[in-house]
Amino acid sequence: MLDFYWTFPVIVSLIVVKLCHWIYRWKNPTCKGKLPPGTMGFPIIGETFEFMKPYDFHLVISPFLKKKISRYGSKMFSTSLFGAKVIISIDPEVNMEMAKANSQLGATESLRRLFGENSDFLQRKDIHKYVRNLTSRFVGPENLKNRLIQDIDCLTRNYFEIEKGAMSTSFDVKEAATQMVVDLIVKKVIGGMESEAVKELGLCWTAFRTNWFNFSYNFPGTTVYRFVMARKRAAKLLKGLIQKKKESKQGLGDFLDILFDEMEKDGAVLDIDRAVNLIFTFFILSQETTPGIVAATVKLVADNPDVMEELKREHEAVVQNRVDKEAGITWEEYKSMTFTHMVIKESLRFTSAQPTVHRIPTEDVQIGGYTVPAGWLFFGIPLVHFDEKKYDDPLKFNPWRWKGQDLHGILSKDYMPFGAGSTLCVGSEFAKCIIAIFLHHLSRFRWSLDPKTRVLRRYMLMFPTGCEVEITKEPSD
Ligand code: HEM
Repeated sequence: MLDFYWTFPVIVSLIVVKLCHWIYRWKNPTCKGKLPPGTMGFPIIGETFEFMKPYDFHLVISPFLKKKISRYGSKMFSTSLFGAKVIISIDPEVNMEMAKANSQLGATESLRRLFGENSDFLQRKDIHKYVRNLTSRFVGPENLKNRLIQDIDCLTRNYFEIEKGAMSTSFDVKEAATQMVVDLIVKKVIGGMESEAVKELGLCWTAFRTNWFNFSYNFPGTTVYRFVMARKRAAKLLKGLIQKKKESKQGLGDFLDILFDEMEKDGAVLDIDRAVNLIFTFFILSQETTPGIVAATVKLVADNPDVMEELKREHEAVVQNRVDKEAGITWEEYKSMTFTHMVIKESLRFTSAQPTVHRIPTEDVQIGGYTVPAGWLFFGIPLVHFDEKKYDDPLKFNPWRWKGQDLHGILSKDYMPFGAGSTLCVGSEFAKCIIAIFLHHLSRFRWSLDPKTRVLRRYMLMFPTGCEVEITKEPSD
């Protein structure tokens, strides 16, 4: 009995000491060099809630960043987000150097679960490079020009069909763009599928529609648990479909053709599980980025009638110059849409206020006068997009600022919407093509955006009241 009275308080004291030590270590992380200034917030939660708090589209700099910049007067600071130790940088030189010097895409634990627990894409350099090449063959300019552009055009047109006898129609831009991207990828990646399978896969994807960035705890009730379950369901379904198609050799999509060719090569690194992982990654990366940018671009255009007018002029001229007025958009037409490309370039500048460079260095990196320790997550935010030394009146959405400049370049020290280095977005041209074609069809109508539409910035762009567009036939149509 006496023993218990002695051992119990000793055990409790030891636990308390251990806990205090752990909290102290959490709040005061050390490294061999010099960490950027910062605070780690509460244990585990860190400063996630503050970082993820939505804020108005036109504020541009999040209140979290603003507070940090003014407190530390530094372009780099340390924090803790999603249970990980993080260094945030708004220094364009540091961001570019980190992107170039470190090849591995850094992802939070929750995202890694989303991509698959042992995703080779994130973990193995050789597979990453190989997958990049395959993906570029599918969404790169060559395939876009020869095949995808017609599919994007056909799918987009469907949304602009006005029923016979009606004068107008309306739809939610982000929802429509999401559905378009899903349809396009399902069609092009997996080929024709039975409608039941499409429906079920669609249900799995909807589980990913929000909150990518999250804590990594995987138990029932958490978002990550929902992700992982939906991912497993979708992977099983995809695997079954691919196997069936491989046996029947019928109705393969462009991308599956490429994948099967690769699988049949001697010493192929690609097997069916990796192929499924790859298709999945593809879906995820294209789905949350592009529709949000399409919708935000429409909002920016709606708020700027001079831009709307100029777009209308450009796209009416494109149609006027077509021999067959009902024909689809050609690659040459797409390339000739100078003002549209200025709008897209400006929209990508204006919408990118979140990290676009994500890295986890495997060794300590000395950069910008500080150390980014190995294993820490590095987030590079292109705040330079709003630097008045680089951009005149940077808070103004002004496509004309790009007049006479390289409209197709997607990367410079001062412009990084698609990241940089060896993980530069492979889907950039594909995404731009989707936005351009959407603007083309929209600009041919009289249209208005629901005035209630609000855009919030978080990690992804949010549209809490939707973004319903109403399009009306011109009286002469
Ligand atoms: C406007 C839309 C898009 C934006 C703003 C965007 C942005 C980005 C950014 C910033 C990165 C780099 C991340 C980093 O280095 O830390 C990236 C990578 C990537 N993106 Fe996109 N993206 C878009 C559309 C797409 C689409 C449509 C696809 C697929 C078809 C895609 C596929 C990828 C892939 C596969 C990577 C990883 C590349 C690698 O690790 O090598 N993206 N994207």
